[in-house]
This record gives sequence, structure tokens and C-alpha cells, in this order.
Amino acid sequence: MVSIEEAFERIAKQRPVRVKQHVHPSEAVGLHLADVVVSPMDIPVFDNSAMDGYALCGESDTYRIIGEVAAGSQSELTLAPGQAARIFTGARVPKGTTAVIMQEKTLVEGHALSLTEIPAAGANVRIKGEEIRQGQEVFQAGHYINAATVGMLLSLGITSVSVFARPRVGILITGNELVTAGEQLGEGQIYESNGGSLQAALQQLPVEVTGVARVTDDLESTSSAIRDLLGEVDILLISGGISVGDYDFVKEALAQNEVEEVFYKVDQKPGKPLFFGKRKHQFVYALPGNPASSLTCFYLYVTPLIHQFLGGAAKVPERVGLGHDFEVRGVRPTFYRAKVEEGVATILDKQSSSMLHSFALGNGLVFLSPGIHNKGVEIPVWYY
Ligand SMILES: Nc1nc2c(c(=O)[nH]1)N[C@H]1C(S)=C(S)[C@@H](COP(=O)(O)OP(=O)(O)OC[C@H]3O[C@@H](n4cnc5c(N)ncnc54)[C@H](O)[C@@H]3O)O[C@H]1N2
Ligand code: MOO
Repeated sequence: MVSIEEAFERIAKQRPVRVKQHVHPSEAVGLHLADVVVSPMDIPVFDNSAMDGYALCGESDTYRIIGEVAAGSQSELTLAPGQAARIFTGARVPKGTTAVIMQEKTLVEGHALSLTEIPAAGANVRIKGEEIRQGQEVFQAGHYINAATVGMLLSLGITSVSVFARPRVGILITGNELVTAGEQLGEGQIYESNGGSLQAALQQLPVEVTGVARVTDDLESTSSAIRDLLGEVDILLISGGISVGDYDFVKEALAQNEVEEVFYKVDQKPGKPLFFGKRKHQFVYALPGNPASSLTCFYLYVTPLIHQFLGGAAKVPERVGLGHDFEVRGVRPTFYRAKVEEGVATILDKQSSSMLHSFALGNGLVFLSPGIHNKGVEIPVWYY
């Protein structure tokens, strides 16, 4: 058995093989850039107006309006001192423009324009290249691609970026007692839920879920299902069958498939019988079958490895205040499902590892060591 810190460390030490891939920016959100991005062009692309109003040439009280430029139009208009042009936001400013005045600050009579305020030189003109220059490094390798990055790349006309590929993740569910929702429950049976909750948790991350497979509790089928899945995934998540019962075959089946143990059992509650192992460049987690244990282990120990595949850093837990006195009975350091609001954590009722309701009502896992904790102490939280 390892400590929680040791388990985190052994995962952090892994160096998954990151695969570079070229994708359209619209498919890259949530990923990290594998290479620098150098701008192929200036942004703004040309000098243009930031306002609907009038392009002016020179400083004067009145101007003569000699034409109009709309956004997207191709105007060859050139202004001489004392001349103005009607202009709209985003339109290229005519040659000779010294400033743009917004229309609210003008009086117009026919072709005569007078100003109620004198604009500073260059006012309301967005200059070609003022944001980004052609040849400039726009993003470093490793940059996290958020929605704005997608927009920025498209505004530069970029249609292909190099990213680290989404890891392929497979799920294998063990348990003879499990029945799929929608089917009839027999004696001693329960509805299967870990496949769905793990898949849902994965859907919130940039990974490719290869599928959810099911296997009965026997060594041969478990071993052959693991063999098949290891043919197609980077990370395999197995649910259940990892404890010490007579029908728990996962550990033996992993050994049969040459999956080396990195650790087995963590001194924590819930999720003690967690197994983490690897085979060459592939990783396997055998998550304890209890629904809250399986999801807790996923958030704590699977997500950091996924971030390593993607080229990002693991999330550091935030610190929040404990909203009430609380005693951790027993000897195992414990993760509790909590509702965290405005920096204050309330530990929810019904925390057994078989219970998902508190997990569903909460928004974070808080960590407490055994003993008494007073209201207001700072504790770490992993939001989910
Ligand atoms: N003698 C011991 N027994 C147990 C120990 C122990 O140390 N010694 N550890 C307990 C702890 S802690 C956990 S956690 C569980 C983990 O056991 P397994 O990983 O082998 O999981 P299972 O036995 O297959 O299932 C446990 C529990 O969860 C339900 N389950 C399993 N899979 C699903 C699923 N996909 N959807 C919904 N519910 C599921 C299953 O019916 C069991 O009730 O072992 C303890 N025992
Ligand atoms: O490790 Mo188990 O999750 O406490 O029930």
C-alpha cells in the first residue's frame, strides 16, 4: 500500500508518449499546441475604422464629405486636407485619413460636416499589424487552446495546427451482478452505473473514448477482454474486481497480460484497492467497483495522466475553508464529497463508497486527515 502523496508522485513520473497530430483549429479546443505558431500575416490586416462615423483628413472645424466606405468594400478613395468620408466600423480607412470621428460627435448638412469635439490624431483608427505582426510568434508550444485561441488562429487564416493527440481511453466493466438500465433486474442484481459515470467524466476531457466493454467475473474472459482492449487504447480503465474476493480476477488477469504494477492500494478512503500499472507505453487503472470509489479515483488519479498525454500540467487543488467542525473517524485519510460555495466547503451526508447521491449533489472532493478539524481550517478541494 502506498500513501496518497506517493500515488500522485508515481503517476506524475510517467512519461506518456505524446503523439503530434495536425488538426483544424475548430477541432483543437481543450488540447495543447505541440509547436509554436508563427503569424502568417498582420492583424489588423489593414488600417481600419473602430467606429461608425467619418474619416477625416487634417485638423479643421468643418469638412466636406466626398464619399463613403463600408466594411468589406473596395474603395480607392483618397482624402485631402479638409475632406472627410462617411465610414463604418471595420472599413478600410481612405488614404490621407488622420483620424476618425464617431458620428455622435458630428453635425451633417448635405456634404458639410462639422464636429462637436476635435479628435486626437489617429483616434479611432486601428493600425495594420498593431496587434500581431507577420512573422511574430503568436503562441508558444504547449499553449492551451481555449475558445479564444481557436478564434485567433482562424483570424490568422490558419487551417491546420500541430497538437498533441487525444489519448484513446477504453473502459472495461466487470461484475456478474450488473444489469444495464432499461433491462429487468433479477434477484441479487443491480443496475450498472460506473460505465456511464466514467464515460461522462471522460466526455468532459479531450480524450477519445473507444467504448465501454463488459465482462463476467471469470479469469479467462477478464484476461482476454483486457488483451483485446490493450490492442486499441492508451489508457485502460477497469471497474471492479480488484479487491480480494473470490470473484475478483482483475489483478491476476492484468499480470497475465504483462501489465506491470506501479502501485496497488492507496492509504485512503474511498478507493483503497486502486491499482495503477503499465505495459510499455500503455497505462491501466483498475478502479475499485464501489461507484463513489471508482469516480473519486478517476478524478484524483486518472485526470493527471490524461493531462500529461495532452501536454498540460495537472490541476493543483485549490484551498477552501471548512464550513463546520468535522471529525474523521478511523485511520484512513479521506476524500469527502462536498458542496463548495463562495470558498466554503460543506461536507455532505451519506459518504459511503457505495453511495453516489452525495457525489451528484456536490461539486468537489475535499481532503481531510484522520482526527478533528475545526470550522474555518483550510482544506484542499478537487472540483469536479
Ligand atoms: N475483505 C475485503 N473486502 C473488501 C475490501 C478489503 O480490503 N477486504 N475492500 C473493500 C473496498 S474498500 C472496496 S472499494 C471494494 C472494491 O472491490 P472491487 O473493486 O473488487 O469491486 P467489486 O467487488 O466488483 O464491487 C464493489 C461494489 O461495487 C458495486 N459495483 C461494482 N461495479 C459496479 C458498476 N459498474 N456499477 C455499479 N455498481 C458497481 C458492486 O456491486 C459492489 O457492491 O471492495 C471492498 N471489499
Ligand atoms: O476503498 Mo473502498 O472505496 O473504501 O469502499
